[in-house]
Amino acid sequence: VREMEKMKNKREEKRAQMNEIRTKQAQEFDGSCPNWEFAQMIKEFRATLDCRPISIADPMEEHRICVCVRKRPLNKQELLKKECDVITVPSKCVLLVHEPKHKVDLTKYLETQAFRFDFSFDESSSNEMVYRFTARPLVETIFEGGKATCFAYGQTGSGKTHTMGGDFSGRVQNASKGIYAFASQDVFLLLNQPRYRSQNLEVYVTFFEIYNGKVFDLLNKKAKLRVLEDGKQQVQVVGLQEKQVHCAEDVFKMIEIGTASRTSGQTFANASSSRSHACFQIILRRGGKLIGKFSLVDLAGNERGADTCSADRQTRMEGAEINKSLLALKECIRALGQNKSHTPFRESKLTQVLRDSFIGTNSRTCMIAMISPGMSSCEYTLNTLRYADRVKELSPHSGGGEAQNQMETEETLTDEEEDISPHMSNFCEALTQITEREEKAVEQLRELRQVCGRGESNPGFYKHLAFSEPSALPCHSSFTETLDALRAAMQLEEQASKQMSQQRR
Ligand SMILES: Nc1ncnc2c1ncn2[C@@H]1O[C@H](COP(=O)(O)OP(=O)(O)OP(=O)(O)O)[C@@H](O)[C@H]1O
Repeated sequence: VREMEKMKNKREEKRAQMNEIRTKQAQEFDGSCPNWEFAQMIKEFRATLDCRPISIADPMEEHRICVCVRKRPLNKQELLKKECDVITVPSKCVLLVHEPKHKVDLTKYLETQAFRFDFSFDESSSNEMVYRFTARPLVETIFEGGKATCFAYGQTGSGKTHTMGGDFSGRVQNASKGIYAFASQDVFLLLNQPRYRSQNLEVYVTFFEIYNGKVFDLLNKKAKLRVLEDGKQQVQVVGLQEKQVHCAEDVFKMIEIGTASRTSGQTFANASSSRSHACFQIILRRGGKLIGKFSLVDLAGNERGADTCSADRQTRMEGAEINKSLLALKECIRALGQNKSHTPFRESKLTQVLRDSFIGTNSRTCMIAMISPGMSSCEYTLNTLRYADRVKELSPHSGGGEAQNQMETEETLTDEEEDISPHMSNFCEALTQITEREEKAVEQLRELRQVCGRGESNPGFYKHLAFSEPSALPCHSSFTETLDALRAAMQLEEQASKQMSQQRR
């Protein structure tokens, strides 16, 4: 008993010591910050890094598909709440997320995940800097008869509109400080260069919004437009007004008109803008004939796609539509990156309207993934980064334009190829296919669940359905199609594991 008491006393002494150390640390740090322990861990981690953020002197690299990430600074509310900044940008291509975690005994620890993109911008990067490395290299494409597209992707409030359209003070927008405006300025600069001056090019702009699968003209009092596809698979937005512009100032006016139309009738600044995709296009024509088109898209908040469980039917439908369009967008960019002959553009209105951006050898795309730095946004931030990572995964030369980088990539590839036997590479390919098919099938089923008003939320339920008697399944043609896809995915999975066990033997 005495021994036990001794041990108990010792333990209590140790606990008191620990508490004392913690209080001291809290006083040294900012104890009023609710997550000061995590904040301190992140601070200590950062102290070990030699951070070299992107600078204006860094070389610009040519990518057919460029995927970048931008971290915004903590905003006023986050600062008031003493939110902890969980994002570190140590170099021009790398971004770290310090995810707060708890062990079983409730000890706090950080799980730091690293992501690599073509460029990563920290909170000190201006819109000009982001533009210089992302959309600017694409401007010349439209003078060479190509299509360029730049997407701003991310959670609501992560800075998409700020980056694309310029900053707002209240409802007034400074349209000259966003990517729409910078790109237009460069179009006029190039237009006046001797090389293009004699080509009699005319510049037009359009500005429209896609909300819940419907298209509205922001330069024509939000008129509802129809999207039609002709026999040659050419997609037309019927009635979309193209306004001719003669200088950058004309464009700024159009941006302001369009943005005012987009935000009119809203109670909050982000009320419906976060649920719709806005597309601003700069079009070059000669004698009416289309020469090139630059589409700049401010996408709907990606977390809105998760609104599929909301009690409100309208919100659920909006969520499903956003989900579908972002999924289709990813697939279309991947198809462009892989030079696939088939582009799944019909899957959503967004990809349908932007169809010509995903085809042809002279199409270039850039995606800027925007992230909020606060700890409370960590999960959404990771979702955004994973999406961007998937888009980048298949861009053939992502992450390296410099000769040395290319050499490094080639070396690693050869090493990897030597390591992977043909069986193994087949297996890896099959696994990627399975993941893709499963992802798509589960998405489609989630939508169908809403339509049918039944179902459970876990994918196991769908697998169970896949093996049910056909008569037990709902009589919905796309439902059965989806299940067929799921069955095919599972057969592939089976084949792949058989191959794997043969390989092991
Ligand atoms: N890089 C930045 N520097 C300073 N402030 C920023 C930055 N990015 C965003 N902000 C500010 O954060 C707020 C939210 O940004 P913004 O409206 O652009 O988000 P969003 O992603 O477009 O949201 P939504 O999807 O709802 O339209 C704005 O007040 C904006 O001024």
